Amino acid sequence: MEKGLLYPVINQYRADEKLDGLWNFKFDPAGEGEQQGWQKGFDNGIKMPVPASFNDFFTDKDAREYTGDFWYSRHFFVPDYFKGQEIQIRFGAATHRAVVYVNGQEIRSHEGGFLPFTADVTDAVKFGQENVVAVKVNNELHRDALPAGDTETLKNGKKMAKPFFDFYNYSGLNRSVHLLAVPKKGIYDYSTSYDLGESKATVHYSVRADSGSNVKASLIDENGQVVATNEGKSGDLIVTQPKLWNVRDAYLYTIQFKLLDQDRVIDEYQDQIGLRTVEIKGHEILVNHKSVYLRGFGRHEDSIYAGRAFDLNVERRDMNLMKWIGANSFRSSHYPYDEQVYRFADREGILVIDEVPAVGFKMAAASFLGGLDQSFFDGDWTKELYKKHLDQINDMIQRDKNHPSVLAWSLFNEPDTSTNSAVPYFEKLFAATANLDPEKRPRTFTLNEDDTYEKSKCLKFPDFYLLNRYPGWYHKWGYEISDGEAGLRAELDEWQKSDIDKPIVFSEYGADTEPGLHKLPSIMWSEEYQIELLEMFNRVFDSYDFIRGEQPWNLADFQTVEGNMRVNGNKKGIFTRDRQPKAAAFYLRKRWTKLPLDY
Ligand SMILES: CCCN1C[C@@H](O)[C@H](O)[C@@H](C(=O)O)C1
Repeated sequence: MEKGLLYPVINQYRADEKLDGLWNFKFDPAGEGEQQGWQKGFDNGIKMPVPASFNDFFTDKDAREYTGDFWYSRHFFVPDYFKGQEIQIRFGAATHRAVVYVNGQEIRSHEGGFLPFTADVTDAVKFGQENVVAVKVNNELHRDALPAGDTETLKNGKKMAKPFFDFYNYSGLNRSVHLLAVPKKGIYDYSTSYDLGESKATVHYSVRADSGSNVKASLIDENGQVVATNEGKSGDLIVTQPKLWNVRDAYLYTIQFKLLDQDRVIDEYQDQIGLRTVEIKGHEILVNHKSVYLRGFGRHEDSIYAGRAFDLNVERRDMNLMKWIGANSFRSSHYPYDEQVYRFADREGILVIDEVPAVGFKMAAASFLGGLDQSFFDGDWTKELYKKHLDQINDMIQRDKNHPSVLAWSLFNEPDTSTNSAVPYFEKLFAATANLDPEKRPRTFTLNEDDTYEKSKCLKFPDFYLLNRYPGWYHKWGYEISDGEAGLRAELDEWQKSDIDKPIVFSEYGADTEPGLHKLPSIMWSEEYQIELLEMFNRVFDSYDFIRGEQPWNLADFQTVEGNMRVNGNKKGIFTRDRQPKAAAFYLRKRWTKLPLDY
């Protein structure tokens, strides 16, 4: 668990210099890096862009598919005037694990390829001089790690990733790297929660900072006017006539904390927040006590060239596509996205179901690759897996808890929930995560086709249900789709007859579609069939009032491992991988823009 994951800011107490750009890069298949002294830095090697996944830059298959250790290194200057500050190197993500060295000294290691971590390099850097950072990264997949998979060694001795999930194992320093100088006794974290009254809103805040200091908190509106202040490390900021953060109608306040030692300001942190509440009531999802019907997508951080790296240009386009089509939400399938994505969503009023990379926790998923027939939760890997799982939920909630866009936390994607061993694992995890979020937002996970109302043993845990269902594609496809609809309705009738009074959101359904393939009458893979499948699901959604959301899979086509079921990746996108519309995009836009934006 990280000490603090505050997003970097610049002010008169805090400096932030990005270390993005070309780093030196080397594969280390023989595991000889330390013995060769690479931890002291190296100037030879491939010039590798950061942030980026390394995979798609290469023209040879061994390099693209490389699995194992690989190294990054670059020089960086630490100015003399940073002296007295805590010097940190903050990695937005190193996929999937990393060891950080500065000037040859090992600083720390980190596990988890989709969340930030900070290396305190204060005692290792030379002030007023050039320094060198080296990072050993490893992208192997294991059953006791997130996301789950295996790593096999081929007969030629090369390692190969065998994911239990359907996205390419893009690896590297996928997000920005920052050199930070912050007060040694400063602000480590803050959190907020909200109460809305008739004509006022209360921001309950709490600041984690060095003992012996005090805090002056202010709330500033979009015109730069201070609308509320309070003294104390925790307390309330009360806003009269507040402008609430609403779905697709965002209003952001700046919250500012000044840390005082006696009456001297020693640190300052500012961030943008939105005044809103989230709750589940019966079959309804409520934002600011108003029912919301989620419409949007499962997504991936995925684009041509840089793979899983965050790309501001792609995110700007994706946000515009979601607004154009009438969406109001997305799920960060199947891992926490770059922090800038949530800042975009905060500004655009888009709701996010934030998902930890607990994907592939199901032997059926592994059986894509000849998996076992046992429960995923009674393997010799389960104990270690649980520790990493809880750690990454901790960090995801610690990192993303102050975003108004975050609606809920998804703790798994399609885990095994129908075996006896699943229950104690879920029991322990839901108990351990109950109080991590000061706002107590709903916690959920997606249910695979096999985990129906009758079969799943874990339906008591989630605050609402996310259903992934694929009639019309993985079964009852093509001309049989009418049987697919009948089966889906039969399952939902079971849910309806049950005493379950929680909302259901359809978080995955769809058809692989080759853009430009047209057929009358339709056939699978044609643009016409993708629309017919969506029409079938929408007919079903419109028949059950406890269905409170529709998020087809996927916003855009994305890269996966190669295989006889993938044509250069997954083609279930409503948009192509270069973000152009398939015919289904116009169909969904017609359906969704009929609804009020904030409904
Ligand atoms: C059947 C597993 C559920 N779902 C997971 C998602 O990651 C895949 O891309 C999607 C698909 O197969 O298109 C299926």
